[in-house]
Amino acid sequence: MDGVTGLDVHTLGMIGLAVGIAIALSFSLLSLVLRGMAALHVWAAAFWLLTFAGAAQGYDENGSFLSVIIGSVLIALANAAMLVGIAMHLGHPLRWRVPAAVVAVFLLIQVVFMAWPPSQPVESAVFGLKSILWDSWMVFLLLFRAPRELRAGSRFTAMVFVVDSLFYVARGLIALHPELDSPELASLLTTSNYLFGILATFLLSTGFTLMLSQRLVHDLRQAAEVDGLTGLLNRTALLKAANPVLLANRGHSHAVLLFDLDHFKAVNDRWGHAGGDAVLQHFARLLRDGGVPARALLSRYGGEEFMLLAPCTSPNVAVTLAESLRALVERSPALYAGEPIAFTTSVGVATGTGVHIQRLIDTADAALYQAKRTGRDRVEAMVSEGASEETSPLAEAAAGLAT
Ligand SMILES: Nc1nc2c(ncn2[C@@H]2O[C@H](COP(=O)(O)OP(=O)(O)OP(=O)(O)O)[C@@H](O)[C@H]2O)c(=O)[nH]1
Repeated sequence: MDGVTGLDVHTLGMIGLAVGIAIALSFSLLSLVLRGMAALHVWAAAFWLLTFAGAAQGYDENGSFLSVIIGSVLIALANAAMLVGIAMHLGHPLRWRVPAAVVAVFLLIQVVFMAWPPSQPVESAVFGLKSILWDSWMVFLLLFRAPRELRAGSRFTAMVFVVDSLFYVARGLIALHPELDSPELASLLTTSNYLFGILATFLLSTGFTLMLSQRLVHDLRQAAEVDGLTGLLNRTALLKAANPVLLANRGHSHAVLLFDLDHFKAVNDRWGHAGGDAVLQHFARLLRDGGVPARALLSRYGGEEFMLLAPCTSPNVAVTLAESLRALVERSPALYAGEPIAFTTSVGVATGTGVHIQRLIDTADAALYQAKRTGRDRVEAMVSEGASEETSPLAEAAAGLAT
């Protein structure tokens, strides 16, 4: 029995094994459901390796050559798998070669230590350093390579690795002071090793789960709000984003520019659907890079129709912007299968102060119709007049449109 916890090492080992199996099993089941997440498969494998390592070491407490080597190999592979999984998840894939080389070096050291046992402080320092190396590598990736949308989960996971490193530093420092050696301290260290191992594994699984959840939420939001072909906002997302912008700038003149590619059906007929898609992507890039104001919201409004909402924009500035974008499109053919596809766009511009977003869009649509009717590849502008924002909130109009 251990004096601190009242639990003996066998019981702690069994608890550790049960927790390890539960975590590894839940990650394996999750990876069956979330098939597209490659990192999840690697992490599931890492947790199984950790669990088997614990079982191998616990099975043979006296540390025979085979159990020590097997245990070390499994732990080293688990560390490598966690690292590679983290790198994959953060979008900075690592070659297995690099962590595999680190695993090989430490295994070699382990074999040397078994043949020529070093002093206790040297052994503790080397194995402490090994753990700190893996932990620091993972902390570096988690803190400095995580994209913004994955930062919270990555920081939590990094914190677990930092605490893990601190634990090894503390153990190393104790080992460097043989005067502290006593049966009570040895028993306390063994117990804390088990308890800390169980806690760290559990917290790591929580960190990885957080990172996976953040990735899922981000991907779902992207799918719901971003047009897959052009990467621009879709219509619903634009209307949702427009509300706060327009409400925050009541009393200013706002502009809506509605673009519709001319004779786009002919582009599809001549170049096929893939050629048409390439033109749509090229057009989106031209709009994005064509000098639209920083606060403007750009969206693919429908098939070959795009909308730009420019807050706080006067009629003159709106028409100048529309004309410069139209001219840019006219002189910038898309490239498809090595050949240029020339195309043009008509633009309807609506400006208004204190007007519903819906009314602005309707007016821009009328102006666009006019541009099409009068020859295409041109800009038509109209001033929008309508019910004030006070009588019928923008939110209402946008919500109605979004449905
Ligand atoms: N390649 C491709 N074509 C699309 C997509 N969405 C809509 N279209 C095509 O866009 C074309 C729109 O044709 P129309 O509405 O007749 O308009 P248009 O040929 O551009 O003629 P005008 O607008 O009057 O100048 C149709 O052929 C649609 O199939 C898309 O995502 N990819």
